[in-house]
Amino acid sequence: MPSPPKCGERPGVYNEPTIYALSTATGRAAIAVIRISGTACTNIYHGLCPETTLPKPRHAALRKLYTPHLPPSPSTLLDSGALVLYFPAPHTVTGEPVLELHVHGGPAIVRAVLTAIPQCAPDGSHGQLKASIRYAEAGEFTRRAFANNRMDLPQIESLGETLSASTEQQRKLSVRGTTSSLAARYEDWRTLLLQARGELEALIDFSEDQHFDESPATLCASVATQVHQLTKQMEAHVVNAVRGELLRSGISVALLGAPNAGKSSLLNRIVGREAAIVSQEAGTTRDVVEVGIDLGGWLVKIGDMAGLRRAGLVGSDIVGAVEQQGIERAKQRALESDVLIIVHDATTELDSEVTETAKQCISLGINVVIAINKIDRLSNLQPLLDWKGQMSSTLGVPADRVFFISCVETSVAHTKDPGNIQLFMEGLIETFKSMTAALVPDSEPDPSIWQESLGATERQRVLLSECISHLEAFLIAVGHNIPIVTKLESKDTRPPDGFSQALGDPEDAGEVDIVVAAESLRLAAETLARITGRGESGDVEEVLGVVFEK
Ligand SMILES: Nc1nc2c(ncn2[C@@H]2O[C@H](COP(=O)(O)OP(=O)(O)OP(=O)(O)O)[C@@H](O)[C@H]2O)c(=O)[nH]1
Repeated sequence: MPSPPKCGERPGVYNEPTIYALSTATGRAAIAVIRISGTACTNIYHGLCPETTLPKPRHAALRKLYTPHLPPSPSTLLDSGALVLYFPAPHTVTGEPVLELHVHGGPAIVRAVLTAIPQCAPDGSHGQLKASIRYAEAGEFTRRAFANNRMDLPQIESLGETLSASTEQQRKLSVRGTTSSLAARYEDWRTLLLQARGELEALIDFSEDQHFDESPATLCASVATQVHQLTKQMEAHVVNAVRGELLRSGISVALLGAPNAGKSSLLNRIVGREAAIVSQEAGTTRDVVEVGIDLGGWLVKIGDMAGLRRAGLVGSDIVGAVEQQGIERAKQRALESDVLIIVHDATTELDSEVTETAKQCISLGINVVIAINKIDRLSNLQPLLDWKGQMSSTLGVPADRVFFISCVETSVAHTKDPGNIQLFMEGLIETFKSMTAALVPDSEPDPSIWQESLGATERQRVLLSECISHLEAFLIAVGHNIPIVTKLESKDTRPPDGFSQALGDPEDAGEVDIVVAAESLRLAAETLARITGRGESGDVEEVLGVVFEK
């Protein structure tokens, strides 16, 4: 993207065409907002509102809009009452002069005003071309805001998310990212790395003929301490980006249990409709049935799956090839989920197939919630208490994640929460909450600022991980053999091993390779620059392309 001169600094030189677009949705409405950005804003104003003065900056003024006077045609009225706002550069959304027309929202009026705008182009007497006013391309206002330093890349990514947010949690997440604080933090980190690199470079260039207050070993140790601290903060960002991604793309929940345990019944109770077939026949659900739902503000994708049982003879039933395939898919879906709901029939023993799969899921860091179902069939509720202990000893699931429910509404309909389904849902939502809460590094005095790191996108997460690798290379180069950070899989929201571990004693430092160390810092700083879009890589066009495509 060509970088135009800063608006306001060299008035009249900036020759980008003035752009305009309908900023509200098309179709009939009470009001339609047309936004115009560029140096021809004032020409457009005087063309549409002849013989009136430009409104006071940032103040709305009521105006009649006319077709521009193009002799011999007479000027005609376009809209009898429009609100007009003028924003002078550079403190505007695009960094350029901006004009906003709030016109009556009838499609014919909007069309007429949009047609009149390019006719207001200056006639060339001021050295400008006639064709300098045109309809904006998709996302062009935002592109200009970026080019004029009014928005950074993380803000633009959040803007895309703000516009597509469909649940309350997605909205909160995207709003956090629209402030510039995320980019400001990346920029602070980059500055710190550049300073550290500068110190090392000085050591490389001048250490032989100059006297330094600090010995090379002491200097490296102090930089290593800072870098180590920074690495911990970046790791927290990476974890939080993964957590934020759960809010953005939805939490994947899998219903796991033996055949007939009541998985489809529970799914139907959660979503409040007959999304899955419920039958007395074991093995009714053969394939994965996926249902998307907004649960308490969280976007959730719930998968109802085939019940697990061993191949071969089970009672008088034979597990056929189709059911076996369904079982394999169910296991796979469980392993790919973010939350596993184990549904168990309270009147039966725990199935070994189910416990084995559950253990595999737990070892991957997948959160587990247990629903002991069909409690309406128990005459004595005493055995229920044993389930909490059994789930804790068999699977290590805490007691507050074990719920006793009934999916048969009629059997307990007289109570306020028939079948404890509400209680179960609240427990589920608590699980979502803890999975998506921001992780705060131990050293952080103000935990609230870490909320914003949830807004870090997948692109930012990947680049941060790359940056951490360079910092690890730096620490190795200066001889600080800290444990290498466990790389987080994108689904794993647990803090990495050694998250709060402090750096070892600088005295323990081994061999120092300052050249490699300085180069690692340079690469780390460059990676951070790519996040904010101020680097020299092609990320900017790529990100803008992805955002504007939407
Ligand atoms: N009494 C009682 N019956 C239930 C309850 N939940 C489910 N059922 C019954 O148990 C049977 C099986 O329920 P489903 O929901 O189809 O069970 P499933 O786990 O999806 O079964 P598969 O698809 O075979 O894996 C049906 O007859 C349900 O009506 C409950 O809480 N109490």
